[in-house]
Formats: sequence, structure tokens, C-alpha cells
Amino acid sequence: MLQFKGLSKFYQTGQVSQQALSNVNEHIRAGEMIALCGPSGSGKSTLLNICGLLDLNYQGELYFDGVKLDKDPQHCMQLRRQQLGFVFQRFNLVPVMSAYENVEYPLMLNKVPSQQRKQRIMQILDAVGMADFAQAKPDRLSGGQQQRIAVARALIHQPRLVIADEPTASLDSHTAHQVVELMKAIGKSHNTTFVIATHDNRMSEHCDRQIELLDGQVLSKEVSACVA
Ligand SMILES: Nc1ncnc2c1ncn2[C@@H]1O[C@H](COP(=O)(O)OP(=O)(O)OP(=O)(O)O)[C@@H](O)[C@H]1O
Repeated sequence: MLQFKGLSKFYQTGQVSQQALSNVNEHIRAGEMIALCGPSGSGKSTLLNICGLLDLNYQGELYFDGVKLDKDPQHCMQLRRQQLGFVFQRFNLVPVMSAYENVEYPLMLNKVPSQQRKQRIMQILDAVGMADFAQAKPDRLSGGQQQRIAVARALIHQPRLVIADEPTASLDSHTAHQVVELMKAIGKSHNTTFVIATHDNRMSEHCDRQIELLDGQVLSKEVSACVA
């Protein structure tokens, strides 16, 4: 589903060039849940930004379904809206919108007619156990509840790929477990692929496979293991 070929990334700060990724080659299959692991500074966020089409300034090639990514910004924005979902550590819900409206937003961006929206939103709010909180604003919800809404928002438009940046880091163990299981359960019905940057063993244990980075390189499979 997602393939990196010879992916490298340099950050340029004045005269100083910092290499954040070095010749990353990986193939992620459709429906896989991948934990992207590695110590601070190893390149997880950099790779996540590239997978999420938020950073198009890299060397090497990125393939979606065997097709090399066209870096045209308009094309990438369309792909992001239609095929990608995002979950963040700090939930990033829009504070002035209700839970319902937050989840509705991706459907509006994708021009889903209003009569279809309500049923889909209530269905997914039900699936994440938040149907009773549809009208609540985020500041009325606990961290775990906000992350459930964020998961619903990431998955409502049935994206092919969900990018998650430390989605359980702000949650207690029990809630973290529930959130991962929800992501898995909802994603499974649409064969959603997940790439999840995490320091959290609780998260990586639930994933199908780990990709471990060190100094911008993927560690070989034999020696890689997620380190908290
Ligand atoms: N905007 C930037 N400008 C310059 N260097 C950067 C920038 N962003 C990241 N880097 C450097 O690139 C390397 C990889 O950083 P990255 O944020 O991808 O690592 P990470 O594994 O996500 O770290 P963390 O777990 O702390 O979030 C690091 O050496 C970092 O200092």
C-alpha cells in the first residue's frame, strides 16, 4: 500500500544541514498496523510527516498503491482529504465545535451530502462509545473521551491510511488500550493501514509489526525491538 524507496531527508538551518532520514526502504501492506519506534531524534516525526504528505521536500520516492507520489500540492491536498486520517497525541479537536461537528468536518471537506452524514457520524460515535456526548464541546470531555472523538474523526471518511503521532502518550493504560483496540476494530472493516509513531510499548504491542529507526535509518529486522 505504502512503499518508501531510498527515502532521505535533510533539514537545512542556515549553513548547517541535518540529515534526519537516510536511505529508508520499506514496504507497508494494506491493512497493516505499523508501530514506528525509536529514541528521540531518530526520525519518527520526519517519516510520519512524509507519509502524511505534510512534507514533500525529501529525496527518494514514495509510492501509494504502486504509484509514485505526484508531489503537486493540490493533488497531495486531495489525497490527504480523501485517503488519509490523522490522530495526534494532544487530540487536536477544534474547541468551538461539538464532538459531532468535529467528526463531521472530514465529511464536509469531502462533500458528503448532509443526509448521509448524520447516520455515519452517529454510527461511528456509537462505535467509539461516545454517542451520548455528541453535543459536548471538547473541554467537557476527558482526555480518553477526546481521543475517542479524534479516532472517530480520523476514520469517519474511511481513509486508506491513518497517521498517528503518539496517540496514547497522554492516556492512562486502560484508556490507551481501549483507544488502540477501537482504532483496530474500526479500521479492520475497511482494511485501513496505520502508521503510528510511538515510544509506548503498550501501543507497539498491539501493532502487527514494528519499524525501528535509529539515527534516521531503519534497524535491521533481526535486531529491532521497540524500546520504551
Ligand atoms: N525543523 C527541523 N529543523 C532542523 N532539524 C530538525 C527539524 N526537525 C527535526 N530535526 C532533526 O531531525 C532529526 C529527526 O527528528 P524527528 O523529530 O524526526 O525525530 P523523532 O524520532 O520524531 O523525535 P521525538 O521522539 O523526540 O519526537 C533530529 O536530529 C532533529 O533534531
